[in-house]
Amino acid sequence: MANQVALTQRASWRDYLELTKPRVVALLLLTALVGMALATPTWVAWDILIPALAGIGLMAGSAAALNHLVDRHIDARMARTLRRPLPTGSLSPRKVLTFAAIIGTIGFLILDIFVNRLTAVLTLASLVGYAVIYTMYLKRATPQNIVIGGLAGAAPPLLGWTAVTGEIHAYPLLLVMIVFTWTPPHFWALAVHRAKDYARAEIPMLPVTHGIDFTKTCILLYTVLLGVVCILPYLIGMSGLIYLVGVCALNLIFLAYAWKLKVNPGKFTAWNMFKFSIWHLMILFMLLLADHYIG
Ligand code: HEM
Ligand SMILES: CC(C)=CCC/C(C)=C/CC/C(C)=C/COP(=O)(O)OP(=O)(O)O
Repeated sequence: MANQVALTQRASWRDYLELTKPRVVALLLLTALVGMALATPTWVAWDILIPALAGIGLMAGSAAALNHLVDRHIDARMARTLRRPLPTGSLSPRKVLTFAAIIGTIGFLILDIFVNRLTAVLTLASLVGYAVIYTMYLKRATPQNIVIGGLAGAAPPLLGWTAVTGEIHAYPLLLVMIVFTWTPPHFWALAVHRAKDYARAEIPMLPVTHGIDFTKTCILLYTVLLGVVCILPYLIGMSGLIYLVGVCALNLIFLAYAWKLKVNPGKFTAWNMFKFSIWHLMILFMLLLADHYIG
């Protein structure tokens, strides 16, 4: 009996963790950390670093839980998402709303009390951008949903910077532009692979509304644009050669995927490009960090 209770509790904690999209939030936090590091020539003071990461992480997790709540009916219709805690019934909508409200409020208070109000307000705007503007409206309304909604996911480098300086600056806005331009190839590669899922759920993603071939052209064009945007930190003197050489290599690989996807795709090219997109962004931000401290 005791064992059974313990098992139930463990399973339910895993459900709550899943609501927060932990791997997505981990990468968001890396971009926020780099935003913080680039704002100072030395290492970020721990009394800012810890509350900033905790606050941004909790509010991003809250936004992700709200996305699960709002999307529970469409998630139940897609093979990729039907095993999530709400579609399976392991968590009720009320529990998810309470959880999202609690961690979101704690996150906001941590940022407001221990970091600064600008960061708290900008993080709240990102939460609303993702959970309300993207999830409740754009996702169901237009194939440009992820392009516009991408701004919320792109914000963390700016949030990291404002956490340290209390001000908005052109450097972190450039990092926001990089994540913003990266988002369409990241998501559309997955959407090409999962086009049938989105069609079944009647979500107007680009491959559903404009076809797979047109989406592949858009992926290719955004990948070229990303290559250009990624050079800007070097051109304005924000980053050095370590970053430049590394990011050019990353973008050449990304471009090779986009080209293959358009011209000569295999069954898993879109899926492989989606998986590489995550490595691409992670390594890009690690390069920025390496360049800042050893470049
Ligand atoms: C509007 C913007 C975005 C959309 C629509 C989007 C969409 C998605 C989707 C649908 C998945 C799930 C793939 C699956 O179930 O296997 C995913 C995975 C992922 N995304 Fe995004 N994404 C966006 C922005 C971002 C941003 C800004 C980041 C990080 C900086 C990010 C990082 C990740 C990571 C790490 C994964 C893998 C998660 C895992 O393995 O569980 N995404 N994305
Ligand atoms: C406060 C702050 C920084 C907010 C961050 C916003 C955030 C968590 C962005 C994640 C982007 C993402 C995973 C979108 C996919 O949603 P989807 O509904 O298209 O994908 P799904 O079908 O997998 O749920």
